[in-house]
Amino acid sequence: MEAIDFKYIDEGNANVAVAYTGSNIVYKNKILRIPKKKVDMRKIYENYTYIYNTMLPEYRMNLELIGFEKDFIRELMVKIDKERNRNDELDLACEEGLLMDNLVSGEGSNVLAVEIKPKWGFVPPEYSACRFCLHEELKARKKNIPLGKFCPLDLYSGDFNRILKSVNDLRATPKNNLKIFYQQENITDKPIYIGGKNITNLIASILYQCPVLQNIKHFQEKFHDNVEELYQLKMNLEEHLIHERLSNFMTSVCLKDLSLMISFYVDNTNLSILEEDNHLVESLAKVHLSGGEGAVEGIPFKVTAIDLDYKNESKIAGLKDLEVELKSVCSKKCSLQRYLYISKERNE
Ligand SMILES: O=P(O)(O)O[C@@H]1[C@@H](OP(=O)(O)O)[C@H](OP(=O)(O)O)[C@H](O)[C@H](OP(=O)(O)O)[C@H]1OP(=O)(O)O
Ligand SMILES: Nc1ncnc2c1ncn2[C@@H]1O[C@H](COP(=O)(O)OP(=O)(O)OP(=O)(O)O)[C@@H](O)[C@H]1O
Repeated sequence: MEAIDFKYIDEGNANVAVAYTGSNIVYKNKILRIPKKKVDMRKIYENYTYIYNTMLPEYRMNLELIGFEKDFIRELMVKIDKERNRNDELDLACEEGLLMDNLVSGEGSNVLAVEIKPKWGFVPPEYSACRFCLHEELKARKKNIPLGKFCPLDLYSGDFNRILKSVNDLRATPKNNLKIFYQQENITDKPIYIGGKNITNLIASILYQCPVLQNIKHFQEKFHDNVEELYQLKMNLEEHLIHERLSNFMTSVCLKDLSLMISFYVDNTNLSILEEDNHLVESLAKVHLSGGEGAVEGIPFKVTAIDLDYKNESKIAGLKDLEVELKSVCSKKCSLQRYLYISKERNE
């Protein structure tokens, strides 16, 4: 495995993803996901398999732990340096990463991949508004940045028009909740039509008809816990007494931060990436579904859950502090029109 055979795809706070472009059949159509800091890779691998096996079996990808030869990371850093737009360095001592299916590329067809980070699908009793929107409001106030339009409660609502609205909102203000790739290049800000239909319509139609978001929401809620209470118990009790509660809560934290990749297998005759939007009127598209795979208006697609990293229990103190801050956002007069949904959601 040579660093020269890898192409930079993207990265988050914790990991960099690079795609294999060489000719070794073992790595063909694979992505290497490399942690930036020292982590327990086996625990991360086990968390992916635990979630795939027990919660999201239909949205899994192939995955294996892989060891790096000495100097591989150093050579890779040089190779991808110009394409990265972050200043943090990779961990040169990193010995292991995850080798996974490349969801933004395919064999025999072109891949258009839509990545959505859906966040929290429900409002827990400790909050009086959408937790994501409160956090948006807090970030906007602290950093003096504009609010995004996206509200996850629309995305998870199960109502086609609200799902479509949320996907359009994501298109308008994608932030880190939406990315679109075509042939491994990021094209998030381009108008995109497949088979004459706006990509937002196809995404909304899939998410309306595929139960993936309802599955995620179900387990987020099932394993959710009151973080302030959990923090107090953690401080005052022996940890083994609340081991199961803590571990369930960390699973919920992971499910509130995962992403979905919808990979469309398109050909040049049914794809147009435009320079300007032509505002077609949209309606529900025809979806045939079998597990996490299917076809929308005849175009094959696959839905995969990614970013299922194990979340460390040491996060609890920070999450408790954040919750206290978010509750203070709740109590102040807030500009969010999506507050209006809360009472409706609660009464449903
Ligand atoms: O707490 P949140 O909801 O802000 O989520 C964090 C994410 O921020 P977001 O609000 O999605 O921009 C945050 O995303 P970004 O790095 O901002 O893209 C991380 O995913 C973070 O996880 P970790 O600390 O790297 O394990 C996420 O932290 P945890 O999910 O581990 O709490
Ligand atoms: N299997 C895959 N196929 C194609 N691209 C991928 C794959 N896995 C990850 N990526 C790309 O790499 C990016 C970074 O990966 P990931 O989201 O897992 O990193 P992260 O650092 O954990 O993110 P965050 O900061 O949200 O926690 C993803 O946003 C996605 O664009």
